[in-house]
Amino acid sequence: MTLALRQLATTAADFEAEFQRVLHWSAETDHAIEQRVAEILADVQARGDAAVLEYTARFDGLQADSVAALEITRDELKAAFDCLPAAQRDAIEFAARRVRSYHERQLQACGLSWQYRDEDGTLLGQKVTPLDRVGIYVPGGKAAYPSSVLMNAIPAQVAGVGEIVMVVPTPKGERNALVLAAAYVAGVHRAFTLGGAQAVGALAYGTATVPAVHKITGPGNAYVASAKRRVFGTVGIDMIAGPSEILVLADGSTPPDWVAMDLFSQAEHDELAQSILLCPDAGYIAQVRAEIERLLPGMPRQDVIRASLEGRGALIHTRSMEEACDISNRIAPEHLEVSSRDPHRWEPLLKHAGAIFLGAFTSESLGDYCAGPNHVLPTSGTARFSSPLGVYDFQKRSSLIEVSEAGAQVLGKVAAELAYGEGLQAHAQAAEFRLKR
Ligand SMILES: NC(=O)c1ccc[n+]([C@@H]2O[C@H](COP(=O)([O-])OP(=O)(O)OC[C@H]3O[C@@H](n4cnc5c(N)ncnc54)[C@H](O)[C@@H]3O)[C@@H](O)[C@H]2O)c1
Ligand SMILES: N[C@H](CO)Cc1c[nH]c[nH+]1
Ligand SMILES: [Zn+2]
Repeated sequence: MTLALRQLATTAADFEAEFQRVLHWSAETDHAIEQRVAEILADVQARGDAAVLEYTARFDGLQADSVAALEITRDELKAAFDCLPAAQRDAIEFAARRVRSYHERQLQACGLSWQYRDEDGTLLGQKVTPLDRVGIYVPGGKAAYPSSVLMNAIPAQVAGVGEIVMVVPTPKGERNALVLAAAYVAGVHRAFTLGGAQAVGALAYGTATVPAVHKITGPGNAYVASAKRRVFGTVGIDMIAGPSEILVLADGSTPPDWVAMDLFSQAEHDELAQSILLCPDAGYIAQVRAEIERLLPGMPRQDVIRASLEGRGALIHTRSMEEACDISNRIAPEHLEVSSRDPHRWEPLLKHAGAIFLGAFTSESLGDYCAGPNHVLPTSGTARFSSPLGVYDFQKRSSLIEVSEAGAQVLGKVAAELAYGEGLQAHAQAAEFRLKR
């Protein structure tokens, strides 16, 4: 069966309209989901553990007498790790080491306190402190994601978070050994087999058994996304991560089957995932298309890949690589592969993307697992204004000010002047009382 994969050319008269159709898919608010999530959250807030147990039985098919019975102990996490085949243990530890080392550098580069003294000896600075307790949501409804455990828990651990509480749904009670093992390696303190809006509600409001956290991070389906949006304010959240996206910007020098498989790699996540190729070489686009047709029937998740490519994918023939960079900036994809012989020529032109993968050997999937940078990234064009999950998401900043006596003379006059201008006499006099008379 041929694939109804959109092919667009930027020279075509109707390009802009077609392009908008590709772009302007949005996660339309599904009112049924919104309503259900609002009800679940209100119920969890009101009835705590009892509500959490009922929803876990209803949506995950997991019956338990108490929420305490859904907690996985550190000993169980360790046992899961110890029982893994050596190759899987080594892979988790290798990935964890690289993710940790990347985030440790991030901490050094932008996560430390700093201060200085001005010419009057006044001390000014920023004090960075880790969050006391965070909740990490690890998706588990349709597939298990041990890599997402590492990507959430390790930056939290590197930031120095006091307590990391993981929730992961286990449909019908089936626990994934790799998820548990990753939680052990990544230093998760407490773990519960809970998912969906009820897990988000339990973390946000706290129950008799699940501790209330200060921030919830991690990806999830529409129920999780809606719940995170609703509890924002009561707790912090990292972002609302939508379906996965990949945009490959190709100059035609990478083997076309590599590019075809990279497009599949994100399409296989979800029917709503988006895979786009931008290339100035029409002949190369035809080769990639042929590889897509050839490889698709051999893919276990070919139905999902097909739905994603047909619904949201596109192969776009641009006039030049420069134009491809412009279009990529408009899309602001979650993952951007610069599949070029000369990636550093194009990188300076690329402004908006969650993660930029340079060169033919940098398959996006390496970033999903073990390159080191975080795989929780802004989607749906939000890379225009937001960043990957990082150590900074698990920290907060306080300003530090220590005014010297000399500084109080200078600042006091200015502050009083401005305070009288605002009609705030107490502010003005608090500054003036410290002036030498
Ligand atoms: N951006 C990333 O880094 C990243 C990483 C991994 C996964 N993901 C994405 O996360 C998502 C995971 O989704 P998932 O469904 O597999 O797992 P999930 O854990 O997000 O959702 C499962 C939960 O959804 C709830 N739910 C399901 N049907 C419901 C219903 N009818 N009513 C109320 N609640 C219901 C249940 O409580 C269940 O526990 C996928 O879209 C995947 O692509 C993203
Ligand atoms: N590509 C996903 C983020 O968009 C992350 C992931 C986990 N496992 C495989 N991939
Ligand atoms: Zn992926």
